[in-house]
Amino acid sequence: MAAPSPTTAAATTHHRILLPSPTPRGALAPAFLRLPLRAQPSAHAQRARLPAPVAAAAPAASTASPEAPASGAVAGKPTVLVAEKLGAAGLALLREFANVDCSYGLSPEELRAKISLCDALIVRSGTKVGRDVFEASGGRLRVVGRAGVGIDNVDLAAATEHGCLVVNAPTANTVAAAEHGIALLTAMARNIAQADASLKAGKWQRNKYVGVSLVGKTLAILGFGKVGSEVARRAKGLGMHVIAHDPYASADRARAIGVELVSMEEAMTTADFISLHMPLTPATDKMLNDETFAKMKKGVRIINVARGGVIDEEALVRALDSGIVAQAALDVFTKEPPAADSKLVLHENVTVTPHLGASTVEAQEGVAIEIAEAVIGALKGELAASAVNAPMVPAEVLSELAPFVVLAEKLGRLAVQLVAGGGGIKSVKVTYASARAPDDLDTRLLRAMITKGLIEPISSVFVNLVNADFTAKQRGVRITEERILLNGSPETPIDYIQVQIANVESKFPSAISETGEITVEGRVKDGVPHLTKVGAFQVDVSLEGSLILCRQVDQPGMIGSVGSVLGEENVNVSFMSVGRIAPRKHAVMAIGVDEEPSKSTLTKIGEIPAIEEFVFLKL
Ligand SMILES: NC(=O)c1ccc[n+]([C@@H]2O[C@H](COP(=O)([O-])OP(=O)(O)OC[C@H]3O[C@@H](n4cnc5c(N)ncnc54)[C@H](O)[C@@H]3O)[C@@H](O)[C@H]2O)c1
Ligand SMILES: O=C(O)[C@H](O)COP(=O)(O)O
Repeated sequence: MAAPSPTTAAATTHHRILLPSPTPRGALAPAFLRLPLRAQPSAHAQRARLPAPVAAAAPAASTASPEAPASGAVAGKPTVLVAEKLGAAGLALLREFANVDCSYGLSPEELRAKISLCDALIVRSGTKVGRDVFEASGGRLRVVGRAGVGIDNVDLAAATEHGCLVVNAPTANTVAAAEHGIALLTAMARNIAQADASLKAGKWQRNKYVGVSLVGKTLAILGFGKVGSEVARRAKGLGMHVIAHDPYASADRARAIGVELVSMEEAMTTADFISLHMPLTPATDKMLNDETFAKMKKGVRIINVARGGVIDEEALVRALDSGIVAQAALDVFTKEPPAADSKLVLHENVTVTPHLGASTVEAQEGVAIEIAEAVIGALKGELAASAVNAPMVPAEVLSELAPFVVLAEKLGRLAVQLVAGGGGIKSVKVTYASARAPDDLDTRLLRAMITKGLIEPISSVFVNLVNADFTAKQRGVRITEERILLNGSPETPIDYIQVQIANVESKFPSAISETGEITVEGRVKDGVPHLTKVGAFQVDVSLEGSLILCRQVDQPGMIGSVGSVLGEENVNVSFMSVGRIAPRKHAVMAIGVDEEPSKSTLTKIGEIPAIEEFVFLKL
């Protein structure tokens, strides 16, 4: 364990410069792909310059495969294997450019056998594209296209290791998913599925299937993103009172469609219906559980078209059996397909569909076109806006900026995980302190990395250099940049980076600085990114593994107390630092851990008497 080493601010004299706002997406993408980053490069600029990333991010167009598998294959064209049903318009686009092999329902063995003959593979959620597939491709597979949003079925790490670009189709099925949510909501309220099955079984049970009305009822939407906001619009048309809980969504955008953003507590306790639209992340995993069901109004009804894992399914069965939850309507399951004897699926108060949210003719045509264009672009060597695992820039040009790029993303990840409440993120300020001249440090890559860190942990969107500014704008987040010019040697590109989120509450109130923003600041030390400030507290902890932040009364024995709780559970402390306002007053302890502590360990830390608040953050 390292000794505490509070950091002092390195700035000597300096002045501040506001950097111009990011270029809108339409202008940025093509220009960026063609141009170097600076108009007037200097020696330092040369080192930090990013060439057009396309060629390195995605491979150039393929040469013909002599053994292309599709019958009638044309020499000189790449081969695309379409492994799940794809809309005709997308197939037509693909056929103009490539040999297309539509082989649906392949077994894993058949897929492995074919893949070494293919330059690209297109799937939906039904095909597992694991490490075995990339290994079996023998290096030929260069693009995987996911015809939809979620890439849970694609091993991204293996894809990246094998130099294979993964692209998705993030927008074309949004409306279909929202419509399916509304279909489940109305079908559940009026017992459509159960009544249909009863009548087909020869029964006429009018009293048994009396439903509930929707008008005037409160619908709480959890996750006010693309799908959630479309559900909200539609539910308002049904006369429902719509509220939403999303700690990161913009309250103004919600208000614009007549939706109030509320706390999780308020959503849980006031809703008659709860509809789930958040991504599955470590923070949303089993977000509905025994504890949250216990807070709900008796007789609440739940709709899930997001991901099965956001509900603890066993807890939901208990809540249905006890009557807390009157009904549930589910399109998605922790394991798909669910077991044939699943208590949840067979429950008489549960309506189920087999992950049909995106399955409309129109959505599948849209998705097919979106993914065909992305795959063709990637095969041509262009960087698609929907690239999921594209490197921001090739490794060789990152030599100098590399640790700052990592620092930027990690500061974004930390800052967003500190946000709480229902107000949403509107304004993020990034400050770069550097001794380099303003034209000698291009911050676009750093800004994109901060955006990636801010957005990826909380959404189903993947951020790359092409879509970063657009994605922030689309979510109503304004990112402003400021430079502090330091006196000193311009050898180091950046002295520190500070990320501030304004007008939000924090899960860890000590992260709010004197001026009212969530503030995290970091530096690169010996090539390793470090967190050096949280709120008003100076700390020094290397940004590796995960992090626990505790605020405590500054007194002897605190490091030992927390260290022993972690030690009891075999959680290895990699780094520890304490920053304090003044001796024996308040202090913030930043603890780097290699393993994720269990909930009970975190509870024990919170129960240490002098600990006033704490938070666990994934880096
Ligand atoms: N059933 C289907 O066929 C189908 C189709 C499309 C999308 N989906 C799923 O729907 C979900 C939403 O998709 P989207 O495109 O709207 O994504 P999105 O990224 O646009 O929106 C997700 C929203 O969830 C919010 N969020 C994150 N963490 C949260 C938390 N802890 N509490 C509350 N809100 C939180 C984010 O801020 C964001 O606004 C995803 O899980 C996606 O995989 C399912
Ligand atoms: O992630 C998605 O896009 C949806 O869950 C739909 O998946 P699907 O394409 O397999 O229907």
